[in-house]
Amino acid sequence: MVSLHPLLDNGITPGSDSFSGGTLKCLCPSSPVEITLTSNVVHNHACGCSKCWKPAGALFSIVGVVPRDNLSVTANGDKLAIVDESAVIQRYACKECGTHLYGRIEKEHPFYGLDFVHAELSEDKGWQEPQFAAFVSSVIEQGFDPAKIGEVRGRFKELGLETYDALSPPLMDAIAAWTGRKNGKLPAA
Ligand SMILES: N[C@@H](CCC(=O)N[C@@H](CSCO)C(=O)NCC(=O)O)C(=O)O
Ligand SMILES: [Zn+2]
Ligand SMILES: [Zn+2]
Repeated sequence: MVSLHPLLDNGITPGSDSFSGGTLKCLCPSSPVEITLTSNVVHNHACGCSKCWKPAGALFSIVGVVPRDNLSVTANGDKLAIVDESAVIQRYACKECGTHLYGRIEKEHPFYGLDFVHAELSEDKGWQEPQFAAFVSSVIEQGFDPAKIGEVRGRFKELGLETYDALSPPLMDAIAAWTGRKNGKLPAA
């Protein structure tokens, strides 16, 4: 059976509606970078794109968002550096172990105000479970055999997750509505 990500391979554990955040740490054995979130993640999803951090051996990342005001760096922030300054999402990674702690958008963008995080870096329990799989075809760009992409989509389906080659339709609609308002084709919100 095709392996997607450790948190998916053995079945999905549901999150808790009453969960309100916790701490995430990088994978350094000593002096890890720590961030603290004061809310659960939302829009948590598996992402096959080449830019999102994946644990060793995983085909997909699992990434969700929190309001940027709900995120603070609480230990060893001096070890963080931006992976790619030219990307829309400025991903802050640990310079020693390479783990991405958070991704932040600084330019005008429909998702401005949301930070991207990997809740699996937390030992706390209750984080929202993945809701869908995004950018599935992007794994092919990274060397995954295109003849086996049907197995990947089938495995997500077995797990109850829809697969998309961009974000989910509600998120794509939100992006399009933001763009329509910006270019004047839709009335201002
Ligand atoms: N085929 C490309 C896709 C990269 C991509 O567009 N990634 C999305 C999703 S990241 C989380 O869902 C994105 O919004 N990227 C913006 C950014 O990374 O700055 C690939 O695989 O690289
Ligand atoms: Zn580290
Ligand atoms: Zn991604």
